[in-house]
Amino acid sequence: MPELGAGERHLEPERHSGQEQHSWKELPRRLTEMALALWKNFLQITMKRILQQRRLSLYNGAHGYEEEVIKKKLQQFSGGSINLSKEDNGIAILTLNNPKLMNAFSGTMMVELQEKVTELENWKDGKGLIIHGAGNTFCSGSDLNVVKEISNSQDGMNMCMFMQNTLTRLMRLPLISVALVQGKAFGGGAELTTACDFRLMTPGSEIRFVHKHMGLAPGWGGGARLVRIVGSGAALQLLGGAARVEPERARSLGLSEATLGAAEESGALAEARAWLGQYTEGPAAVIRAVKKVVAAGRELPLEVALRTEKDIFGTVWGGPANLQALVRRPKHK
Ligand SMILES: CC[C@H](C(=O)O)C(=O)SCCNC(=O)CCNC(=O)[C@H](O)C(C)(C)COP(=O)(O)OP(=O)(O)OC[C@H]1O[C@@H](n2cnc3c(N)ncnc32)[C@H](O)[C@@H]1OP(=O)(O)O
Repeated sequence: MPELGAGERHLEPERHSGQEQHSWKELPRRLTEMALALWKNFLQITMKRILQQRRLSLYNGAHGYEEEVIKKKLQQFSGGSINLSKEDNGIAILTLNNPKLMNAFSGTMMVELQEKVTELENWKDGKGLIIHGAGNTFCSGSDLNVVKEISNSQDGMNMCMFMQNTLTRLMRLPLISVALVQGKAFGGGAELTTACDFRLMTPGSEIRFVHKHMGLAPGWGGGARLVRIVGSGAALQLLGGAARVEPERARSLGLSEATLGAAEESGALAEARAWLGQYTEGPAAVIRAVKKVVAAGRELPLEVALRTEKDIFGTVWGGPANLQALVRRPKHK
């Protein structure tokens, strides 16, 4: 006789001891319990998968998105690079490096950005991220030479979905992120700053959504994110007027957190590191949990965000940092 599985054994008939007759009576209740447990398990796995997919990307084939097609196309337009350096303090520095074109995004830089975001998703010790541009300027958006070459609708839609996927994943990283704006953040560069949790600006720098002057509206998700950062009225003014936003106005709109003292690269980076350090000080598991809770609250409907918060809480409750704190019993004066 072949071996029976655990579930099948419950269904074995023809046993006659008193105890077994008792088991038969229990059968409907136990079957209901099993069915309920299976259903709960199925729901949990499905929810987890859906959330995981949502966390990673916005668009897939069902949206007419052709990732491999656009990647192949973008690879044809080279220039510049995206550099990533992960420091021991848990802060990573991502550098947009195409200074000849004011750090405009070539096609290969768009693809490299996606690769660096994947690398950051897999960096389990990370706590913070600073994005800045080489040569004392942030980024002047897409390389207009590339834009011209992909100005047909199919390429445009694919590029838009490619960049939205990448920037959404960047925004959802469990790292507290800062865009360090020196010089100019224009067009897609301005949009990129909105995918970070915070923006810090140096004296003389400006953020400008120049899309209108290019006959465009934002497409990298910067419009939707800008509304959430500054509100719809201010967003409409900045986009509708292609307005120049210098540090003081950015501060008053809530677009920038602080204006740094240094304007040149190494001084500004040092200041940005110190500013971010006040939020990344502490164990990675805790800082990452804090960011995940905020990211869920920012994006998800309240009930889903609350349940997500419960799950994240479960990852730190009774964890090493929590137990050590209970031993130390610090006074929070
Ligand atoms: C959704 C996003 C959107 C899209 O992809 O659909 C975009 O991002 S479209 C691009 C939006 N950005 C622009 O239109 C920026 C245009 N450039 C400028 O306004 C100026 O160059 C500026 C203000 C960024 C810098 O001015 P500055 O006087 O300081 O320097 P130069 O103009 O001499 O610039 C140096 C050099 O860089 C070239 N450059 C600058 N930005 C781009 C760009 N986005 N694409 C290609 N090339 C760019 C500029 O032409 C100069 O090169 P040169 O060979 O000397 O002409």
